[in-house]
Amino acid sequence: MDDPPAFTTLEVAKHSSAADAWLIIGGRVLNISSWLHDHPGGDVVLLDLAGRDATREFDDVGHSGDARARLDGLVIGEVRAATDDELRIARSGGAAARGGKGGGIAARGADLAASWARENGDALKRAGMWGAAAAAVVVAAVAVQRYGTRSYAGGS
Ligand code: HEM
Repeated sequence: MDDPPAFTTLEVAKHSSAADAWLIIGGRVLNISSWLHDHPGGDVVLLDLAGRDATREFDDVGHSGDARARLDGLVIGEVRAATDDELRIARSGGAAARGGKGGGIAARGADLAASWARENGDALKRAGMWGAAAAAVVVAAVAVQRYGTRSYAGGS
């Protein structure tokens, strides 16, 4: 038999809207979009968790055997670990990582690094400007001392 489809948490994270909502429960990936409005616990809790692992929340509620049977019918595959390449793309802030809550964390890390570099660049530029201004003041002072006063004295 073929292996069931396997999705990374990065992939699952892209499915976090009502029209396209996935959940991970117990290592299995569920597509809940067609059913979430029928959930006896309401669609809000499910939408809050869409795109993420909801195993703990599902277990905490103490769902019945009925609920577990219903869950089985929504399974579309399993979770697999992301490869190094996939993590690299997510960390570099690729569009793939921006899709959802979970995957966005990696992208946010990259964004933070980029903005740190931007701010640091500005600070360095500012330091450079102040350095140039300070040097100009020193040159002006020396110039006044050497030539300014002499020409003044010479002129009178
Ligand atoms: C796809 C996964 C889920 C299925 C198939 C499912 C199914 C059900 C079913 C059949 C019930 C009725 C009571 C029972 O039979 O246990 C129920 C109740 C409930 N579910 Fe879920 N559920 C799922 C995920 C979740 C998640 C992730 C939460 C998050 C907190 C949640 C929160 C609740 C709550 C709070 C109730 C109680 C509603 C009440 O009795 O007032 N469910 N669920």
